[in-house]
Formats: sequence, structure tokens, C-alpha cells
Amino acid sequence: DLFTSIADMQQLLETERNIPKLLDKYIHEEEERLVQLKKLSEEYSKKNEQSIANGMNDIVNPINAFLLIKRKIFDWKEIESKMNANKAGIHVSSITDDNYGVRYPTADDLSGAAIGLLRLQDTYRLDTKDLADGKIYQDQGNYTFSAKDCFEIARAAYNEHDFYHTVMWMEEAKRRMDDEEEPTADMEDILEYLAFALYKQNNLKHALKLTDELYKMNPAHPRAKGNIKWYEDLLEQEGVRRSEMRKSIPPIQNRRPDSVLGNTERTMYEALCRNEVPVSQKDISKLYCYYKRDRPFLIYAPIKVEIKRFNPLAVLFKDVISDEEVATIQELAKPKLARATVHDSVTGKLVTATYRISKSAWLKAWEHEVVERVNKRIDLMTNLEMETAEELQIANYGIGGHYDPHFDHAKKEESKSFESLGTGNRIATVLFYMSQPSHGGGTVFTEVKSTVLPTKNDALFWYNLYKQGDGNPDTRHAACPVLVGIKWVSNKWIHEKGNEFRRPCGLKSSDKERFVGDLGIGPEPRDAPNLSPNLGKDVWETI
Ligand SMILES: O=C(O)CCC(=O)C(=O)O
Ligand SMILES: [Fe+2]
Repeated sequence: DLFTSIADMQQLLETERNIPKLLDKYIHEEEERLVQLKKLSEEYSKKNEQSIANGMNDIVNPINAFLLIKRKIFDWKEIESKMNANKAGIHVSSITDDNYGVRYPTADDLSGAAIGLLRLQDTYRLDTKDLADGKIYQDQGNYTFSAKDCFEIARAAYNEHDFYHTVMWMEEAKRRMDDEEEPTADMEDILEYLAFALYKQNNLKHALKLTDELYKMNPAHPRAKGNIKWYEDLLEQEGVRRSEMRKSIPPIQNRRPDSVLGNTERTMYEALCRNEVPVSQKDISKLYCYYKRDRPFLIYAPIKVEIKRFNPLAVLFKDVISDEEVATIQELAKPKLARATVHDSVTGKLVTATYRISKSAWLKAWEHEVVERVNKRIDLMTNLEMETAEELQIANYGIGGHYDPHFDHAKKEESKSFESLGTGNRIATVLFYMSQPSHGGGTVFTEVKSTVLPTKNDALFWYNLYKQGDGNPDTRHAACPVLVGIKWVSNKWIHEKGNEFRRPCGLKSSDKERFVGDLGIGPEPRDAPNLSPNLGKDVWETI
């Protein structure tokens, strides 16, 4: 599953660069082999001339006949092995082998990329023709789709029983075919698939019309005639008279399936991803920024905090990871990137799922000083315990890569999820943005309707659990599919254990912080320098 990460795609480009070299080597070897074969052929024809000159003598004499047969066998063996000694296999496998840096894409990768593209189309409401013209919003790409490309996308949808997109893309393939001087796709295939998808949408008359067209185009088509009869029979069963079957044909009405349209969370997720959900001025007016200075180290190097929303509190730590640190972390993660997994809520085991498409890797503090440094910084940012936190997780999202709405914490009924860690539930999440995709890839909160667009070098933070310990359902969130650009993030999931004094318990779910590090005893940083009461009163004067 190459399509799950951009990092792998970049490696694929590297591999691509090696292909001409490899081809040249192969051609050279083949040329040598052909020279040898040519020599053999010349020797052979010389021998032939001789036996013709000898005439019947060679055959009627038993000794000669024996020698002739023997020679033929051995001569031929040599020729045969030279002919078969084509080294293509070795060269091909060196490109397609898993161990050649990166796996070469397969048909599955192509359909995965196609499905990713369809997800983008739905989420960002992209027009099929625009997309096929290589246009995404204002960005005009360098490439356009041929009829065949559209056909392949439609076929990927068809294989997923997604007839809504099958119709959309087969129609586009058909339109493009009409404009192509040298047709890239097969109109008969398009018509057959399109007809079947329309039948699945209960548009039988239109399916019949297209199949009639197919039959007219090629009366010898292996299935056209049978399909016509099949569609006619189905129409008959619906009570349509034969004389009516080809009249008042309904137009193609391609609506997104109700299963999607009726899903309010999905609809909200997509609207948030498009950043279309307005936030009230009243809510915005309560937000503010402050310098976090409540730790001795931070008095000299305060952290800039931007409160993004309250209830649940979500903040953005500004400029908390440098470009160099990001680059180091990416390099450390690249060789380890593997398709992201999720906890199976029943077994607690890690499994892959279509609702989370990205590649991820875990980095341990001892692997590099940068990782250790970042972990220490998270302590300063959040005031929470790092000993019991999970290792740093690095994620890289590819075409259409996303993570559907979910909770980071385990719900009550999922008690197994973090059992093996023995550190309790995920009390809070830190999400570093290590790149800035130019379109899409936001982090959205579906219950409280907030969108946060990634800003490189910043880290988003929120508490998943109430101070009282229960999971906060308002933290439900998702990663929007990346539309244009690359999305790299790092996650740090902080656990309950060890935070008993760092984040003291509350009694009710309404007991909550107003800002990060709020112990309920100091003034709010909006009104006062954010100095910890534990630092002593005269600290401010000393700096
Ligand atoms: O990448 C994002 O924006 C969010 C990722 C996320 O929610 C997760 O990995 O749990
Ligand atoms: Fe998450």
C-alpha cells in the first residue's frame, strides 16, 4: 500500500530515476547475447550447406545418421539455451522486488490511489471535469486525465460496489473519448459498465438504452444481446410494456447514496474539512494568546500559546519545533514508516483499517537526542508526565490520507485498549504539525465543530479526559484528507499514571482548566503574567 504515504511516493520517484540505467544495462547484455546467437546461426548455416552438399550420404549411412542426430541435439541445445538466456526476469525483479528500496506499484496501489481521489472529490466537492482537467480549486496541475484514466478510476469504484462514482467517472470517460483523436479507452467497455451501474441505481430504461447503443456498435459483442434481454425482462417485471421500454427515458440522476447523505457526522466532518462551518463572534472574542512561563526554564524561554477554543480546551503551542528538528525526525521515521494501525476495540490488538489511512512510525527517546529533546519540551508545554507517555508517533499522509472521526482515549467499554501499557487512559494529546499542506489535511472536532488547519512548527493540544477521569465525548476529532501537499504530524499521547499531582482530579465533569497548566490557584494568563505560584512572588522582579 504505497498510496498511504507521500514519503513512499518520493522514494518511488528515486526508483524511477534508476530505470533508464537499468534498461541500458539490460539492452547491452541483450545485444551481446544476440551477437552470440548470430554467430551460432552463421555456423549452423555453414554446416547445413555442407550436409546439403553431402546429400543423402549423411543419412543412409548409420554411423553418419547417428552423428547427425547427436549433433543436432547438442547444437540445438546450445541454441535453445542461448535463446532462452534472456536476462529480463532478473532485471524486472530487481525493480519490482520488495527489497529494491521501495516496492514498485501494483494494480492494488492504483485502485487505492483512485479510491483516495474519490474521497477527496467527495470531501472537497470537486467537479469531475475539473479534476480530470488537473484542476484543484485555483491550482492548475501539469497533467490531465485521458479517457482511460477516467475509466480506471470508475472501475476502481465499480469494484468497491460504489456505483455513484462509477457513473460519474464512466460518463467522464465517455465524454473524453468523444474528444480524443486516438481513443485511449474502449467505448464498449465504458457502455457496459455504465449500463450496469445505472441498473444498480434503478435506472433500468437508461441502462437498456446504453446497452442498445452497445449492441448497435458491435452486434457480435459477447454480452450485449443477453444484457438487453435481461434489462427488458426486469422492466417487464416492473410492469413496463415492451412498447414503452425505449420511451421517456429518465436522465441520469447521480445522487450520493443516502447512507452517506444521512450520516450527520460524515456531513459535518466534510463541511469542517472545507472550513465552511462558521464560528460565532462571541466565542472568538473570548480567545486569547499568552506566554507560558509557569516553569523555571520558561521564564527565560516562554512558550507562545494560542487558545483555539474552550470546552473542550484546545490550544496551539506556537513555534515549538524547529525546521531542523522536523527534518531529523522525518529522516528517522522514513525507514520505519508502516501502514498505520488502530486498536481493535474488542481484542485490544493492533489492526489496519480503511478509516485510518496514513503511514506511521514510533520513535524512542534514546534513538536520537532530538526525540529526547522534543519529549522534554512536551513536559514544559503541557506540565504532564512523559515517563508514562507513549513514544513519539510520526505519521505521514498520502493521497487522500485521512483519519475518520474518533477518540484518542479508550471509552469505558474499551477497557482493553491500553491494558498492556499499564499506564491508564490517554489523558491528553499533543499533535505537532511538521508540514503545512496547501489544501486540506485539517484537524477537525466533529462534536464541537472546530477546524484547525495545520501550521508548520506548531503543536495542537487538548485533554481527552475530564479532570474527574471520564472521557470527554466533545474531543471527538478527525484528520481531513490531504488535498494538495504533504502532511507530516507527530503525536504524543500522554497517559493518566504519574499525572495525579500534575493534573489533580476534579470531582465533576464540569471541573476544567481555563488554560494549560491551570491548577486553580493562580491568576488567568489573560490578565497576569503566567508565573507559577510555586515559583515564589519575587521571581518576576528578578528577570
Ligand atoms: O493528523 C491529524 O490531524 C490528527 C491525527 C489523529 O487524530 C490521530 O492520529 O489520532
Ligand atoms: Fe486522534
